Amino acid sequence: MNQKVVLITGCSSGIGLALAVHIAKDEKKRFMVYATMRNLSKADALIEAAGRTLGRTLEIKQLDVCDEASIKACVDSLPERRVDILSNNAGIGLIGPIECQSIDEMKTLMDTNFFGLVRLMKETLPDMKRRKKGHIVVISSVMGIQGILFNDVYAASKFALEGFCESLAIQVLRFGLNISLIEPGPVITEFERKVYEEGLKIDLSKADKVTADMFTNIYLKSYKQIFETLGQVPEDVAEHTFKVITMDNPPFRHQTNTLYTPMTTLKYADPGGDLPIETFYKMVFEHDKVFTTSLNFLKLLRWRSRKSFSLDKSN
Ligand SMILES: NC(=O)C1=CN([C@@H]2O[C@H](COP(=O)(O)OP(=O)(O)OC[C@H]3O[C@@H](n4cnc5c(N)ncnc54)[C@H](OP(=O)(O)O)[C@@H]3O)[C@@H](O)[C@H]2O)C=CC1
Ligand SMILES: CC1=C(/C=C/C(C)=C/C=C/C(C)=C/C=O)C(C)(C)CCC1
Repeated sequence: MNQKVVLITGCSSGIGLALAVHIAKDEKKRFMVYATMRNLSKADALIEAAGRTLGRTLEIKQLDVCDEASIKACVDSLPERRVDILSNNAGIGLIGPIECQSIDEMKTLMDTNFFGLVRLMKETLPDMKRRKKGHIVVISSVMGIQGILFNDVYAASKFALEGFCESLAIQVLRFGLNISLIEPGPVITEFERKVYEEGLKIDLSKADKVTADMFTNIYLKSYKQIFETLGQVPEDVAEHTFKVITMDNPPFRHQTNTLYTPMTTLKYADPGGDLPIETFYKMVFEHDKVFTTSLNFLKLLRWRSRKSFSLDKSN
């Protein structure tokens, strides 16, 4: 059988785990998935979710995107070093005022979110070019399109990914290769929990009072609510990504959350760039009550649609 080889990074939890399992469970068994993680002692959740696919269409391997030797060892261990679909998913978040973040923290984030992809591409792209076959599927973010308050460095890392891929996409077209950027909005995963908990622990003494207050009383206060109202589950993102992977002509960009697209559309609607900045400013500082009420309304709608869905299923 001519299975496509898929290599995914960051499969110990969240989107990476859901994507690996979704692809491995393909009914037609069109894919052989190498689900990788930096720390194999965290494999239990993936092993459980993979079920009978483990050892059949899914295999677990060690790979740390910050470690060139680990990437090389993983790729060298694959039959003929072949990777047909490379899915760069591993990533970390960081929120807060930049005055309270160290350069080392920022470098670790860039090293993981951006240079992680660069290292993977340097290891796999030459072979893909030689074979004239390959699809690079990058888990970017809506923050690869537009910045969000207190996500300065994280958004920068996703913009870096997007600029890198947009440039390379032109070159690789010459070899018949594809690159796709998957752009989810908020997704309920470990990422959300870790980022929020780290956010609560930040020493805000280095920030002025207005900034500290903005972070605590506006950003952190609405954070949970935004995930509850706009958040997707990782399986949703996996389903979207699977569709992109199985397309004959996959798009360069794909947003996974229709509730979020009105926000990203603001970017494309104004070449001057002020529209999203002013709208977000107004949403947060001038129409905060309307913003909170809209989020509460959305939450209610989602709760009702989930309730009627479960009632439908029980009938
Ligand atoms: N959750 C969200 O709201 C959104 C997330 N994204 C992006 O989705 C991707 C996956 O995040 P998500 O599933 O939400 O979060 P999770 O925290 O659940 O998963 C992140 C994964 O990345 C792994 N990872 C971190 N550093 C490295 C490294 N150096 N080498 C290899 N693996 C590493 C983690 O491993 P370990 O368990 O060892 O830490 C984990 O498996 C990220 O790129 C993120 O930026 C995009 C849009 C929204
Ligand atoms: C504060 C704020 C917002 C927050 C958005 C958030 C918090 C998005 C998170 C996205 C994530 C976590 C992506 C990961 O890659 C909105 C809704 C745009 C409205 C304007 C003000």
